[in-house]
Amino acid sequence: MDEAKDVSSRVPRVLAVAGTDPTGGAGIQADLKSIAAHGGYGMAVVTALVAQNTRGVRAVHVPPPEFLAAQLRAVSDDVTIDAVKLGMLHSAPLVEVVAAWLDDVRPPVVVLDPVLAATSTTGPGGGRLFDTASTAALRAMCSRVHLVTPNLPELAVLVGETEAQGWDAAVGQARRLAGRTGATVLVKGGHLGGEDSPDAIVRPDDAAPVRTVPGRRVDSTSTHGTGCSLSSAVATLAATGLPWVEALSRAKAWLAGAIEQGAVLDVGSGRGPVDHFHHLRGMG
Ligand SMILES: Nc1ncnc2c1ncn2[C@@H]1O[C@H](COP(=O)(O)OP(=O)(O)O)[C@@H](O)[C@H]1O
Ligand SMILES: Cc1ncc(COP(=O)(O)O)c(N)n1
Repeated sequence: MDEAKDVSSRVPRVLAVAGTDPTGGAGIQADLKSIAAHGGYGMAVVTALVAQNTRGVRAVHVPPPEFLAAQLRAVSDDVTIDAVKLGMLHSAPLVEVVAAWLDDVRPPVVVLDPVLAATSTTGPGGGRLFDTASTAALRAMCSRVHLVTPNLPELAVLVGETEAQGWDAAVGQARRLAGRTGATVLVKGGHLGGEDSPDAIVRPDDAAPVRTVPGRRVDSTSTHGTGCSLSSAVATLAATGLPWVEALSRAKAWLAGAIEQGAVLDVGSGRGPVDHFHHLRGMG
């Protein structure tokens, strides 16, 4: 399809497939804001309804897998999709529905944020958003996507190792994940302590250099939904034709400003949301 090849001259149509956050800071609400903040047209297929706020996860309601399939089909039967961002997939039956749909539709850009838990919050089950018995299905999903964006705990689960304690160890795990799955890995350093918050693009090809994008750590509690927002931004920028490293550099600079300005929103008493539209307020 020629139309799908060159998207740089028009607004990318980006589909988020994820769970909800009724306070608007994480999940599919954050995805839509991030897609819009990067000039995309956002669409949303909901995998699970999550009763959560800036303090924690209270309950999760999952519609039947057939209903997820119906939502996906309703979008792809009507709209040419330029990029897909996958977030909370909850458990193997939902992962399998998404996998079958991807095999059929083959969107040109697919980014997987392998969400396991609401890491910035706590709650019953530690804010768990993915069934621990379904890890094999999530690993298999990595082989179906172009980019996987794990934080350090997610990366450890995906490679079946203990959590990396430093950046070099994290990059080593990302290399193993990329090698095993064939996907490019965007490894995120937000969970490392210290002054820096680096991210890197690690390609499955052993000979390809690791491209680290350095970043300064912003001293802020407005970090709810950072992973969702970053992966949606990268998916949207990639759909305009930008290579991964360039998309990550731009998204990361934008996210640092969004974290820095998050407190201005004054939303909730826990870890608050980032300000996706800080650049429109003349504050960034
Ligand atoms: N305090 C911070 N200052 C600057 N960037 C941050 C901060 N916390 C997280 N990030 C960035 O936000 C993105 C999400 O990172 P991370 O927290 O590791 O993932 P997740 O939100 O999935 O747990 C990454 O680009 C990371 O570098
Ligand atoms: C539905 C949903 N998906 C993902 C997250 C991760 O958010 P965080 O970046 O705060 O860990 C979340 N809290 N809720």
